[in-house]
Amino acid sequence: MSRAFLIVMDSVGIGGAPDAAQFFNEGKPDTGANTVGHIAQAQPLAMPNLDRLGLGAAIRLASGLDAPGFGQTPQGLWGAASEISQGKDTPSGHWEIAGVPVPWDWHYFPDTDPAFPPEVTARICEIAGVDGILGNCHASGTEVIERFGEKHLRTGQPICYTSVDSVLQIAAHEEAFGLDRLIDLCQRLAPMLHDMRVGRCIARPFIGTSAANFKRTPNRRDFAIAPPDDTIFDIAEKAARVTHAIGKIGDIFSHRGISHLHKGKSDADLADHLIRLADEAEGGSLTFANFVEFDSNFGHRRDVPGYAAQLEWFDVVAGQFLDRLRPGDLAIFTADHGNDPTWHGTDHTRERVPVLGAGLGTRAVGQVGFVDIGASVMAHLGLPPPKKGRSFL
Ligand SMILES: O=P(O)(O)O[C@H]1O[C@H](CO)[C@@H](O)[C@H]1O
Ligand SMILES: [Mn+2]
Ligand SMILES: [Mn+2]
Repeated sequence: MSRAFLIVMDSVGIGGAPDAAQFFNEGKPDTGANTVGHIAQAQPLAMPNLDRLGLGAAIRLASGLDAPGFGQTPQGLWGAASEISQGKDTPSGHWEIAGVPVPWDWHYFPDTDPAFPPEVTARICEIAGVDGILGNCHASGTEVIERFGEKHLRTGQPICYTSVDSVLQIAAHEEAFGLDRLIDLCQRLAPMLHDMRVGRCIARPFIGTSAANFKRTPNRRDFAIAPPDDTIFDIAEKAARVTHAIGKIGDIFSHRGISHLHKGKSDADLADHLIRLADEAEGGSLTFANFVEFDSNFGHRRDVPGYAAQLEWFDVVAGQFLDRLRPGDLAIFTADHGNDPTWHGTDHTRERVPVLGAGLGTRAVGQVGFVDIGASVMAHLGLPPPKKGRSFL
């Protein structure tokens, strides 16, 4: 039986989103942002395996840009996808790829001082047993621990911050505050936030002794609102198919419809899972992976050389993975939003994303929607489609 592999390269956008003008970084529209295109213009970038499937052609289709170092004649299924959900965040992108565009407007915390309403702050204090919180602002996660980490160690108050995404993040010291205590705090706070239509409550543990050496650990946990309708995971589960979630996919889908979870401390661990599953995944199964480091380590940090190196590393992984596929398998590489490291600000950028498929020969699918990806994966597995989206197979 055919297998399907859906691989999200978190934030690997290719520019050209038709509604980029409605999304912002530092108050300026995302019009013109192009994650892969701008990295390729800024420095040499070699991604021969994904370019062979059609990455260069997809960049040109999405944004009109001829990215330096790209442009092989496509040998895979290739196209560019646009998102309709009104958020450029991870859950919006993944849910829509999985067939469920977000039907509501997310609640965003304002960029004010304080950012959180008193009832949210009071609930955090009540759960954690503290008399106040630190931060209470929009911030980048590495900078906020540098700014408030020492005071956190002195007072025991958690560092709470948000961004242009619909999130409330809590940073706390893994040992001094306690990892289990931080995770328990986020888990118990999450229902109140979900009722407000805040997408996620995220635990951001860190270690270190002073501002000079605070460092986040891989023990991040996301408590996300559940998808409002059946995703491709729910459909596969109802048909008694095996599903594998690699990386933070489990958290993003609130662990619904997932038979096996494969987590790791880094994307290198996740790559090992993906390659192993290419050898071992059951006939008829769905494997859905998220590689987060493009976004968390390099996109938000506006680190162009770091992002480029991660892309080149991933391209090698993609090659090793593709070599292991069997006849009848479909693998699709895509992304959930952009995060152009050459752009101003530190937030995601609204972009089109690549749709690069292996296993079905050469096929240009053109401009499609995020939702069409889920419908296509279901069609390939011989399963009913989600309510939204049309298969491009
Ligand atoms: O700066 P850090 O903490 O990495 O935050 C980023 O991570 C959040 C969740 O992915 C995003 O909303 C963005 O703000
Ligand atoms: Mn993301
Ligand atoms: Mn992000």
